[in-house]
Amino acid sequence: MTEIIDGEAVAADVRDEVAAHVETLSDAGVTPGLATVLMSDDPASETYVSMKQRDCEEVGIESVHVEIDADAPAEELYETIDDLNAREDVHGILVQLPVPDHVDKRTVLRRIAPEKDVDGFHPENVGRLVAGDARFKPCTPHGVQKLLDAYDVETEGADAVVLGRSDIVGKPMANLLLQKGPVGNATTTVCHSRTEDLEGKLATADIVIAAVGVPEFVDGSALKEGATVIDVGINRVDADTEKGYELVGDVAYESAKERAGAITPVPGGVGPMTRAMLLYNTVKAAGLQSDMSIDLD
Ligand SMILES: Nc1nc2c(c(=O)[nH]1)N[C@@H](CN(C=O)c1ccc(C(=O)N[C@@H](CCC(=O)O)C(=O)O)cc1)CN2
Repeated sequence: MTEIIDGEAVAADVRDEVAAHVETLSDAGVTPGLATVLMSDDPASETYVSMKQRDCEEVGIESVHVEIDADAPAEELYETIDDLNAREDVHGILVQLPVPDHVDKRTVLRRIAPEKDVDGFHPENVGRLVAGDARFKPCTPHGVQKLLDAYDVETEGADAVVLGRSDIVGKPMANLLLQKGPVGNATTTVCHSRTEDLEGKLATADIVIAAVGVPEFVDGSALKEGATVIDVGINRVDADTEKGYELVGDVAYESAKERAGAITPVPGGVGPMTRAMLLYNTVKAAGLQSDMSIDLD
């Protein structure tokens, strides 16, 4: 029987733990604060940001939201970040990606104070992650680790294939799986658009993490029998539904379910975990900024 990995349920557990930490911090006079910055007209980005604000409210994190016109000069975003860096009530800052083409993403990510970089994308935090001394693990890969742990998926010595080499998911995911320690020690292969013999690599993978952003890129027939499949893709595909689209993963769910030992659905798999780990990073940031250690791991 294929196990369906329930991201909503694991995320709810994380939110409960986060809420308890928020209470501890609040008792000590610190209310964790998260600033979300949206500079985009992309409906998916708008949805994610409003979900993040709702999550904050649920666990008692103060949320500050800044919206910047997508056509505004890039300087407006940079100055907003400077203002948020200076605010004592803001412990975490997240600029929703992607930003418009005229904005330099690298400048944005470097401008956020590393101690408030709850995405873990600042070069200082990337370096710390790679060195095995993470301050903030990027939310999606950290969420995937939590799912693997919650469902007792053995990573030690497993052959893991990460599809995609993005800075948000692929690269940090591979790093985490490689590292010594819990939910690590995997033999990890990162595959991308120039990879040769992708079929061969997938056919022997015990764990497949798909993060390419292409609907149903992986067919079930490509998988090893019993593999664990973590689908990071959340693609909006035109459909005759109320919203005019449906959400489809990077893995063809029905065919993959036939073959996988465990699989995440889309929606309800990795997405809720991305949001839950953002809350966790925010309480961790608030703890670090007030000399109180918060550790969920
Ligand atoms: N600054 C960042 N920008 C982006 C990140 C990120 O980690 N930091 N990741 C992605 C998207 N993302 C986070 O913002 C994200 C994607 C999906 C979900 C989610 O909850 N998905 C739900 C379905 C939601 C829907 O109905 O559309 C699910 O999968 O069940 C949360 C966050 C890009 N940008």
